[in-house]
Amino acid sequence: MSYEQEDDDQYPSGYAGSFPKDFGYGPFEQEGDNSVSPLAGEQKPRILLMGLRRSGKSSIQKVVFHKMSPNETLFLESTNKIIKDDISNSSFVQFSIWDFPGQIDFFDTSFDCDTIFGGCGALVFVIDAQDDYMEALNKLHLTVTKAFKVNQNIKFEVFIHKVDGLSDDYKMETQRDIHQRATDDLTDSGFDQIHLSFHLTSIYDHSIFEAFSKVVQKLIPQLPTLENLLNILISNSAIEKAFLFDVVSKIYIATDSSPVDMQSYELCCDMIDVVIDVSCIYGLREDTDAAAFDSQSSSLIKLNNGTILYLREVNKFLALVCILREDNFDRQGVIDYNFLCFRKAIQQVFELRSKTLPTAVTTSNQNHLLNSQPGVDQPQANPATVQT
Ligand SMILES: Nc1nc2c(ncn2[C@@H]2O[C@H](COP(=O)(O)OP(=O)(O)OP(=O)(O)O)[C@@H](O)[C@H]2O)c(=O)[nH]1
Repeated sequence: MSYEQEDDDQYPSGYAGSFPKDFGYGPFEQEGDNSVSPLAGEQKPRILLMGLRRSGKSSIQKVVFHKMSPNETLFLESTNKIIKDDISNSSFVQFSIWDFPGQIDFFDTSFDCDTIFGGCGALVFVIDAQDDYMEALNKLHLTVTKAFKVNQNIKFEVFIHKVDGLSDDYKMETQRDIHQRATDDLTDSGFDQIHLSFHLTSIYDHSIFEAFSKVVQKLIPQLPTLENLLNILISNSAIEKAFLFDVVSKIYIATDSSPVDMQSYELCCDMIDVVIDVSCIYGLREDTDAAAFDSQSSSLIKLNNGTILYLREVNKFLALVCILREDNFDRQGVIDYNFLCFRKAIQQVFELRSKTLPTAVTTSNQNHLLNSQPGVDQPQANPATVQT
């Protein structure tokens, strides 16, 4: 078994050794552990992509993180070694994805379970829903039990994949059946403490981005702080829904606590595409190599159903995309002010992280958000001191 990094960084096969501290944040960070490991320099949580051959692992990785169009994945060759891909789109979304060949054999002596599962944040197991999934379920069981024995902190995510070919009823039935069988198998063999999360996915729509967003969010220790900030922002600005997007990958690293509906998410993704495309075509000077997304990036789109999409740049990598009713946009000044407070708070989260302080973030800025709810008195004199 060999290891290949997309940027040609090769790891020797079958390296051994325990390295619980091979990334800077995430569920397995262990303070005070100075053990030297083969990956000692690596500071990123690791996401493993596993599943049977041709289940769609490489396609997922290419479509979500390398902008490959879904149709092009038809020509992907079968993976025959572990491909390691560092994703560094945003200061939050930094992790490495290991794409495993479908024919992986856990009993092969060169497969070092301790090394592979020991430093893993999430294990994504891909099941082809258009195929007979019994063999995949056996492999899923073998994989998660092996991984769990090595590392009990791994988040197990099952992608019931290629559901574009299935009717809505059949999709739900397949999910129910796979869920039932997989959890029954685990309970029967005494592993009922293993928790599996299930996602219906396809590379032909936004479901794969949504599912990956949820996988990545579980690896962000600051998530509760980000959600809290978003909740405060939307409730004080009469916003219906807000997503904090990693612009390059279009995965959202946080949203407020109201439920996510797929249509809203798709609308926001489409808005990012429009903004970046227009910016690339009309917004860049030819003599510079400036990025299409920068501190000047913002956009307002009015839909014909009285809804507004509002995008603002948060930092080099992140954008806030909000959905709100047109009537509530009357007080744009207040929304913009609240956004600036929100952005400042996000910067503090980043600063704290870079100083590697504990993640219990000071949320002093939360108290500076103004309230644009109709009927609520707005402070005039000194907005920065107003409690909402
Ligand atoms: N209909 C449909 N086809 C998909 C989807 N995702 C991947 N495929 C197709 O599935 C086939 C196999 O995809 P790969 O990404 O190569 O599968 P893999 O799991 O990496 O395969 P190995 O490298 O052999 O382990 C390709 O022809 C893809 O176009 C999907 O969401 N829907």
